[in-house]
Order: sequence, then C-alpha cells, then structure tokens
Amino acid sequence: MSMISAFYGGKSILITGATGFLGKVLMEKLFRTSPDLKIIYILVRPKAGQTLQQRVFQILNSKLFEKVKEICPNVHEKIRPISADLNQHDFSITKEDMEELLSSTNIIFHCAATVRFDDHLRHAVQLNVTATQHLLLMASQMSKLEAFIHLSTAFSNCNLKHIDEVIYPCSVEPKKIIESMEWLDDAIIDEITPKLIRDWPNTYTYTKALGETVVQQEGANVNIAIIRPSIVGATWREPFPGWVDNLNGPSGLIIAAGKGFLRAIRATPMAVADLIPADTVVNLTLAAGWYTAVHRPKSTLIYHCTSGNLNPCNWLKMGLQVLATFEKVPFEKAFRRPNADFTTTNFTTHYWNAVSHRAPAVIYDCYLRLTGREPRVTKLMNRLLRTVSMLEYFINRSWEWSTHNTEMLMSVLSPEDQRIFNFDVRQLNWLEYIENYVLGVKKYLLKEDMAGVPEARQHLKRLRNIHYLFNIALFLIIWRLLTARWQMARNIWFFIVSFCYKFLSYFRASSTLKF
Ligand SMILES: CCCCCCCCCCCCCCCC(=O)SCCNC(=O)CCNC(=O)[C@H](O)C(C)(C)COP(=O)(O)OP(=O)(O)OC[C@H]1O[C@@H](n2cnc3c(N)ncnc32)[C@H](O)[C@@H]1OP(=O)(O)O
Ligand SMILES: NC(=O)C1=CN([C@@H]2O[C@H](COP(=O)(O)OP(=O)(O)OC[C@H]3O[C@@H](n4cnc5c(N)ncnc54)[C@H](OP(=O)(O)O)[C@@H]3O)[C@@H](O)[C@H]2O)C=CC1
Repeated sequence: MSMISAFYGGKSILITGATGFLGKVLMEKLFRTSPDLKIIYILVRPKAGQTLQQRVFQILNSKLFEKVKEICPNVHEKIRPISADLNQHDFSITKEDMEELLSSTNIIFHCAATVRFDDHLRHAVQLNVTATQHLLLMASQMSKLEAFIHLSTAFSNCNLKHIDEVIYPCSVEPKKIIESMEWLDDAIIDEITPKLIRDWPNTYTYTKALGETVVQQEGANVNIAIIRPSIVGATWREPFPGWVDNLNGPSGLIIAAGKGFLRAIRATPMAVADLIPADTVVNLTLAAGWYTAVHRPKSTLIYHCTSGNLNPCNWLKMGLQVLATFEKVPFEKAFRRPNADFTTTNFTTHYWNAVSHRAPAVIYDCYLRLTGREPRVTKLMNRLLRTVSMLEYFINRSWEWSTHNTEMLMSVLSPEDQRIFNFDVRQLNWLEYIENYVLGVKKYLLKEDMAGVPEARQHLKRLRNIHYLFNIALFLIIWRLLTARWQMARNIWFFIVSFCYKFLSYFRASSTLKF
C-alpha cells in the first residue's frame, strides 16, 4: 500500500492555480492515486467569458482526465471551484466559502503565479508576493492545516551560479516592496524596476525570490515546504507521455521551429538544458506534501526539482533530437523546412535574423499582399524574435542546483511510493522524452492528427524544391546585376565560361580518341 496515496485519502485539499499547466497535472494525479480523497477546493476566476463551472467542465473533459474518470467516476463531485481572484483584497472569496476553507482545509498547494517574464512589476508583486502573503495569513487561521506547499522556481536565485536548497536574503525587504507598490505610480515603478531587480533577468524570477522570503517570514506558524522546479516540460510518463497545454518554456519554441519560423537561436550548445517533466514535479510535490505533514521537519525544507546534476542534457542534444523528430513526424503546413542552428555571436545572430527570419517573412507578406490577403508573417516573426530574446538568458547559462533534500526525500519513500511517485530523473531517457515531447506538442497543442503526416512530408518536399529554385533564381539575378555593372565580374564570368568550354572540349576529344 502506498503511504502517500493513503495519506491523501479523506483529505480536503486546496489548490491555487489549478487551471494552469502544473495545477491540472497535480489534480489529475491526486484523483488517480487517492480516489478516496474528500474534496479538492480550487480557487478559480471566471475567464474568457467562461463561468467557473464551465472552466472545470472543460478541464475534466480534456484528454488529461480520461484515466481519472475511469478510476474515480464521481470526480466532478469531488472538485469544488471557489470563485477567487488572487489580485483582489481577500481574494474576493465570499464569507461562506472562506469559512468553509478555514475550517476544512488539510493541505494547500499554492501553484498560482504570473509566469510572464515581462509582467509589470506591480502585477508580478501582487500575484507572486502579496497573494502568497495573504494565502499564508489564511493558512495560519486554518485549524486542520497539516502542510502548505509553495511552488517556486529553481530560477528564483538565477543571479547565482551555485544554488543551495536555502532561501537567500533579498536586498530589499518584500514588505517594503509590497507597500511601495501601493502608492507609487506606474511610470515611477517602470523607472525603478531595473534598479530593484538588479541582476535578475526579469520581474518573474525576481518576484518569485521575494515570494520565498515572504514564505519564510510569514509562515512561522505553518508547516511549509517549497518546491523549486527548473524548466517544466511535457509529461514523461503520466498519465501518458508528452502531455502539454501551453506555450511556455520550450513548447512555444518547438512549434516555432517545427513550423519553420524559427531556424536558429542564440544558445550555448553545451549549456545544460535543465528541463524537468511536469509529472516529475507533481510527484515530488505530492511526496513533499506527505513528508511535511507527517514528519513535520523543524525548518522549512526546499526541494530542487531539477535534472542537471543527476542526469544532464545539453541544448545541442535537445536541438538535434527535436530536429530528428521533425524529420520522422513533420508538423503540418510548415512555413519553411525546420532547422535548429545555434548561433553564438552577435554577428551570426543578426545575420540569421535578417536572412533566415525577417527576409522570408517580408517576402511572404509581399506575396500575401499581391494575392489580396492580409500580411501577417512579419508581425508574427517580430513577436517570436522578442520572445526568443527573453528566453535567451536561460539557454546561454548553466546552473548547479544542490539536491540533498530531494535525494533525502527519495530515500525515505517506500519502494511502492518510489514507483508511484517517481521523481528520480536519473531514469529519464532524454532522447525518448524529447521525441515524446515533440509528438505531444503536435497532438495536444497543435491538435494535428497523425494521419496528416504523409501530406506534411509532401509539403516539406515542395518547400525544399521552392527553396532550391529560389536560391538558383537569386544567384542568377545577383550575378546578372554584377556582370552588368562591373568589368571585374564580367572578366570572372568570361574566365569561368571559357574554362568550362575548354574542359568540355578536352573531355570530348579524349573520349573520341578512346573509341
Ligand atoms: C529547437 C528547439 C530548441 C528549444 C529551446 C528551448 C528553450 C526554452 C528556454 C525556456 C526557459 C524558461 C526558464 C524559466 C522557467 C520558469 O521558471 S518560468 C515558466 C515559463 N514561463 C514562460 O516561459 C513565460 C514566457 N512567456 C512570456 O513571458 C510572454 O509570453 C512573452 C514571451 C513576454 C511574450 O509576451 P507577448 O508579446 O505579450 O505575447 P503573448 O500575449 O504572451 O503571446 C503572443 C503570441 O506569442 C505566442 N507565444 C507566447 N509564448 C510563446 C513562446 N514561448 N514561444 C512561441 N510563441 C509564444 C502566443 O501564442 C501568442 O500567439 P497569438 O495567440 O497572438 O497567435
Ligand atoms: N511552467 C514552468 O516552466 C515553471 C513553473 N513554475 C511554477 O509553477 C507554478 C505553476 O506554473 P504553471 O502551471 O506553469 O503556470 P500557468 O501559467 O500555467 O498557471 C498559472 C495559474 O495561476 C492562476 N492565476 C493567475 N492569476 C490569477 C489570479 N489573479 N487569480 C487566481 N488565479 C490566478 C492561473 O489561472 P487562470 O487559468 O485563470 O489564468 C493558472 O491557474 C508557478 O508558481 C510557477 O512559478 C516553476 C518553474 C517552472
């Protein structure tokens, strides 16, 4: 019998961010491994014209939850969506809902966050710091609370090279930042943001670091653990390989490369690609929830959920495998043939961006205009290049994360739990994982059917022929222009033609002599 599954049985669990990528995988695993849990409260906001119920209905009807519905047919009765906006005071939770949460919750998984790198500091502080502070305040009033699990990121201290499983002090007190956000106007915040975030690359990683300090300062009366995942990718095994449902991290770039928009990226090929599958993060999170509640460690334990020090993969290996999978199973209606080159200097990056990214986009937009359609590729390309520039920080550096707590946790699990809640990345076969990731992107993000693969291959062949024809035509045009303007070019041209003529004459003469 799994100790972890049994532990969550009969429990009331509160999840924030349950509609997000990790939140859904977490909920799915909880229902599948502990179908007798009492209830999962999820804090949800109405979004995109959908009510809470519609959002929950959509999640439960997705492919991710197919297995769960077999194991736990009454799953819809066990989810209780609570209307809440974490940006609002008291989360805009009704009095009745709040009372129920305070009196019943046993475990909290705090996943909600803004993961946008370019979010305005005010908004990032609101969600990643202030909301965490409020949630801790709520947690401290929960009479039955056994554990509070906070999802942070391994990059919350990405200004350091070696990162231990500790909370590093912030140069400015989070409380002061929270206060100042209340009265400073947007223009002043914009001005001071670079000075505040200093060597953090964006507001996301900076506010996640502040969030950890808040957890440390405000969580004295609560039994807490912090999980720090690195770059979360598609699922490895559970509930099935390759599940992914948003464009964050590598997923968006895999689409951009597979569709032939992104053909080169500025990256350090040998830098560690510290990806971690979503199901691995969830397994560690659930195991940490159990350990924190049952063993009640004296201090807040931080768990690094990373792959680099146990089973490293680099960006070159990842890029090559992504490309190899595109060869086997191409994406449909590609713009150009996929390519995945790594540039390492400013010059080559600018060259690739001009020649291989912007120029084809401009040419295609001219074609769209000429055929009476709306030009759109240049705009798309500019957005893509902006996105890539924001991710570059993470693909040109390597970090070392110590994993003592994570390894300790693995060692205290029973063999049964080590199997069911496996977070041992040493067992991960990268080539197989990356192939499944790319297939998952094709199936679950792009919603492309495997039946379309032969047509996609034909399309790539046509693109190759167009590419060759285009290059030949371009060469001839350039050459014609050069010979028309420069005597030197004409002399070279004359020399090449006469050389070829002599060579052919010699070849013809020697072959007639033989017979
Ligand atoms: C050959 C393969 C090599 C693979 C090589 C992989 C390297 C991969 C390194 C990752 C390194 C992360 C390391 C931190 C790990 C964490 O701890 S954080 C969690 C991850 N967080 C993220 O990844 C958030 C990143 N994204 C953002 O911050 C924002 O989307 C951006 C990049 C600032 C763009 O903002 P924006 O211009 O306002 O655009 P937004 O409204 O978000 O989307 C605009 C369009 O771009 C698309 N888009 C959004 N994100 C992306 C994306 N990542 N890619 C492409 N398109 C995107 C959207 O779909 C949208 O399209 P339309 O719907 O308009 O057609
Ligand atoms: N994905 C990754 O690569 C990594 C993620 N992490 C961390 O893991 C956690 C989960 O990330 P992930 O699942 O990828 O993120 P997502 O962006 O997929 O999900 C974010 C969740 O937060 C919710 N949320 C955002 N704003 C509010 C609000 N104002 N009120 C209520 N809910 C809100 C979203 O709800 P809605 O659906 O309504 O928008 C969504 O459920 C985060 O803490 C993140 O920092 C750490 C390392 C890497």
